Amino acid sequence: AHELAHTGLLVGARLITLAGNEGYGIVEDAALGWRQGRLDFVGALQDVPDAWRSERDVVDAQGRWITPGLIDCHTHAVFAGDRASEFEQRLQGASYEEIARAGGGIVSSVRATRAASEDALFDASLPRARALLRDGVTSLEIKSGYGLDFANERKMLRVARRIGEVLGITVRTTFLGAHALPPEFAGRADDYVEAVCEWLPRLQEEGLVDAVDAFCERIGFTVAQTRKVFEAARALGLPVKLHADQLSDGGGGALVAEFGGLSADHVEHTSEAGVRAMAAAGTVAVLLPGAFHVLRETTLPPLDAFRAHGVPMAVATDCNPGTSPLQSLRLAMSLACTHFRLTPQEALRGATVHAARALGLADRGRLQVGQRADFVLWNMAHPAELAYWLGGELVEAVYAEGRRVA
Ligand SMILES: O=C(O)CC[C@@H]1NC(=O)NC1=O
Ligand SMILES: [Fe+3]
Repeated sequence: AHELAHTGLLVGARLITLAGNEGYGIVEDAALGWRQGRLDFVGALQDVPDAWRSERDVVDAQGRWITPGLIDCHTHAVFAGDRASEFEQRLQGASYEEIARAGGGIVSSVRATRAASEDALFDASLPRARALLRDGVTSLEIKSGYGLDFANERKMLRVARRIGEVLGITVRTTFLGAHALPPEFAGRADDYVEAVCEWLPRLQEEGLVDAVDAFCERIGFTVAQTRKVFEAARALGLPVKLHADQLSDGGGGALVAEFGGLSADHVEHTSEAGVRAMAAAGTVAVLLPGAFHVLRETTLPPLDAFRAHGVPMAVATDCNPGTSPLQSLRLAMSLACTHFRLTPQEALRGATVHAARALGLADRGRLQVGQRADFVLWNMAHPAELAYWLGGELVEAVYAEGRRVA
């Protein structure tokens, strides 16, 4: 009965619906019904319409907690090689910026990713996406940004699409050509940005781009260069997001807001003015505590300002080989609580409702009629355990569009 088709009924559940703007939205002794992969009943078992009584595909959750499928709205999960040696260097005192300026960092992952065939890149990346899925993720954003030329950026985005097809989950792709300056453009950042803007329509033409991102930072691209990339995205009707104010206040938060962007990510150094601009534009703050933790950062994002101005806070893994080799969204939730003092409920909303908004997806993130039947059965006694346990096997089963995928 577990291998459900797109239509089915789940009973004996304790639902964490995340209805409304706060609270867990708990429904005890509950049921979920779905048809063609969309929820069309969410509520108490006693209220299940008679039409469902004859349903054959029924799963008994045996009193388990059910949440919406988790949504990881910021990952660089497609790459070749690893940067474990840099991890050792940093433990001996080298800074992330020093390593980048010495030719390591992102560019070293670029060399490995360029050298990998599309199949080898897929084989190297699939296990990371599968680890996230097995920990409850049913929607995953994957960025390019380790190719840094047309053919290799295209290769990365094709691999990202293939991962979603193979795992049966949603993959949203983000073009991050403006991630770092490749060696062949050394000293010619403006020329490189021109090239990035030329690749974008060709990649969109192949259906490979859902959003556009850039790394706006001292060791990345300037506001002016980022603006050029955003203008190219806007001309194609593509939404934007940004690696913003991660290591310094570069005005990234305000820049994304100016373009009505989906999200500003990292945002450790975003100013009060940037927060206000994000609030006015409805831009989501994506918190990436994995990078904060691994880089041993000390400047917290402006959490009280986000709360005071009503800026939704998402939580994501930033799964990448350099600053956040993190393959569990639940662990990111735990780090968001411990380092950033989010409540477990805020962390769960950050990995569902607000993460959906950071991806511009209105059809998921809550257990609500009309939304995708993406949900997870958890082995736990209290919802706070989702952020409480560091690791562990909490997942009983994962469903995407009503079909079991893990
Ligand atoms: O180090 C890497 O490979 C990516 C790091 C990642 N990219 C970025 O712009 N900021 C980050 O933390
Ligand atoms: Fe990132």
